[in-house]
Amino acid sequence: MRVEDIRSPEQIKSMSVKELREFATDIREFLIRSISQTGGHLSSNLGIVELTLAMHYVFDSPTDKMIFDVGHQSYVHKILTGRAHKFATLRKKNGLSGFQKRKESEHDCWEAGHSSTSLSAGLGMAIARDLKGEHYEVISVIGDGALTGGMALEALNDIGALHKKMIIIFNDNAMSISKNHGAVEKRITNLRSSPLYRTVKKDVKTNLNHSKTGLNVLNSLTHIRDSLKENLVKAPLFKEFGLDYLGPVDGHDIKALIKVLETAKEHDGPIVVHVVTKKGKGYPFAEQDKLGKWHGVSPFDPKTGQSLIKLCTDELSWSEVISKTLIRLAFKHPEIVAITPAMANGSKLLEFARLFPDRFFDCGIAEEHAMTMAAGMAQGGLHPFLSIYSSFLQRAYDQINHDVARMDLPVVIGIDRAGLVGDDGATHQGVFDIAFLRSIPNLILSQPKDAKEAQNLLYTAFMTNAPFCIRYPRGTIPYQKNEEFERIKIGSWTCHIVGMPETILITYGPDVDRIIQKAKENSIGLMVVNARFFKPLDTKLLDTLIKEKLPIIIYETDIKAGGLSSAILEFMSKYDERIKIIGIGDHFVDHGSIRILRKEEGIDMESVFKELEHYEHAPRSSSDRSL
Ligand SMILES: Cc1ncc(C[n+]2csc(CCOP(=O)(O)OP(=O)(O)O)c2C)c(N)n1
Ligand SMILES: CC(=O)[C@@H](O)[C@H](O)COP(=O)(O)O
Ligand SMILES: [Mg+2]
Repeated sequence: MRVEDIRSPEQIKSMSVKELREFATDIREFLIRSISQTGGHLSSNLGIVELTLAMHYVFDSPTDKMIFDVGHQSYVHKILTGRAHKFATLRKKNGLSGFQKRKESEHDCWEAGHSSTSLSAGLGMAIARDLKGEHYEVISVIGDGALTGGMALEALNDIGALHKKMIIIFNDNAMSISKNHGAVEKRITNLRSSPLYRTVKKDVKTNLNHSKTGLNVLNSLTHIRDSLKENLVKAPLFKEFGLDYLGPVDGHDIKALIKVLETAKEHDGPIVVHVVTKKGKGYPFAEQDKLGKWHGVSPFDPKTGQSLIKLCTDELSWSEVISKTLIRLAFKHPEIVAITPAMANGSKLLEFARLFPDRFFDCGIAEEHAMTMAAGMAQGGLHPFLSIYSSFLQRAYDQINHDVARMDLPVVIGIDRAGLVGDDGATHQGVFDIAFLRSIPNLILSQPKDAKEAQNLLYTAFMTNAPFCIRYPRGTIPYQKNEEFERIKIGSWTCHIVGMPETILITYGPDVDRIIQKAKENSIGLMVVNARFFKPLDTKLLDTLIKEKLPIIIYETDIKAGGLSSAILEFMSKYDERIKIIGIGDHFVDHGSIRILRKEEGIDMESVFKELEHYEHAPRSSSDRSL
């Protein structure tokens, strides 16, 4: 059967192990051919081909629920559930999503994009199933990278306590996007190589090899099960959470996988199946990659592995501009350190890591921890740079508020992939950070319009003793190294006049120069304001602009609600006497009785009625009276 022709997972259930192996080879060829044309997540999918085949062979989707953590490795699941013929549309408008997507297929019971949600989601479904008296399997597939995320560890804690029947397939390829880090990884390494488990593995293999093919595998597994059961309690890491464990199993041996999954299916309560896979399996460039360059790829030539996207030679990605500048500053300032929550390659921090190995920290997929650790480093006298994608920063909202901003600690936060990111879709669009950060006291929140301003803003951030966020988008910009750094006045905007302005346009980021250019080309009189700080605003300039009595357009490339326009409109309300906003100002509120605090903050009844008194004596317009 051609990969493109598969319409249902039922079609693989009649295949022999030999046919499944051949089909795995076809799927790999299909993935390489297809992703080389569209771009997408290559390595993780190449690594999970046999495992996904075995899952669909043993379980019955969509009745049984399959949850792929992050979802970037769900391409084979998509193929087996009848979506191969749509792969040319992968990550394109109205095409296939790069992750599991409920509206795409009944086989996608869950959606993600952010890491480490699969165990909580699986437990939730298992609870729902049991309370409703229903019968199906819940299978969460989680990678060793995703297992470093706090949510996954929180879920294990609860799964061990509630003891619901669910299967956790631990897809262990010793890689996050790049090499996996942390104590969990070390513990797994021990687990993989422990003599006990090697013996069990050999035992499993020997027995499986002697057993018959087909579904009647359980009898032949009795010996293995007994030997595994003896060792279940001794499996480190998972044992601590009270979870039973099977493995490790060779994740490219379909026969062994089918049998171990059959065993797990029979098991009562939660069980971990440890599957060892090779990221990038079957494509040498991807297999050898330790830096994560083949994790997510743009279109490439499958023969040479060369990218088909040609970059302008004088352009660099925004991340590279920031990291080059960081390196320059780090040479002069030994207190500068860099942190990434598992995104060293995407954030372009590999060169920093090479130059300053002792000052570089990849803390795993742990945005919350990364933020609080940065706060601790700042408290200890370092000046950390935490690079974090805008959408993943959502995870660290409490930490940026509670630990960094509240203590007013000098952490520089590089908010990468700010704005629309395109291909990855709804889970990854970095469009909320202005709105969710703007309300946090003490934070400085900025975005450069070009590479020159990016370098100066980063310099300014390190010259400032306060939490300082610089956001920058995906994509590239013309780059020239600034010979000298210039310190930018915090909260200052710039104005650019084209012709005789008839309108004021306030915007930010790379669109500032694009607008100026287009206005010039079309001889449009315009005052373009580069609002390079969202917090604090340039209130002096705003006062001047408002007096110009020209129409004002606020052009945002992020979510409108709560963003720059909200900030400006809040400020402008002071020009309309009929509107008075009462609320807590831009600061943290210390302890005290609620009564005293409300009085101090001007949010008690007395303050409200004082305002009303003021309005009672104010002259009213006729339109007011008609109300
Ligand atoms: C909260 C969050 N942080 C970071 C990422 C980026 N990210 C996507 S996949 C991935 C690595 C996952 O590693 P693993 O779970 O081992 O899967 P593998 O790719 O090795 O199969 C990372 C860091 C993310 N999706 N979500
Ligand atoms: C699945 C995931 O979260 C990452 O792999 C993400 O797709 C990386 O995005 P960039 O390609 O912008 O680095
Ligand atoms: Mg992994």
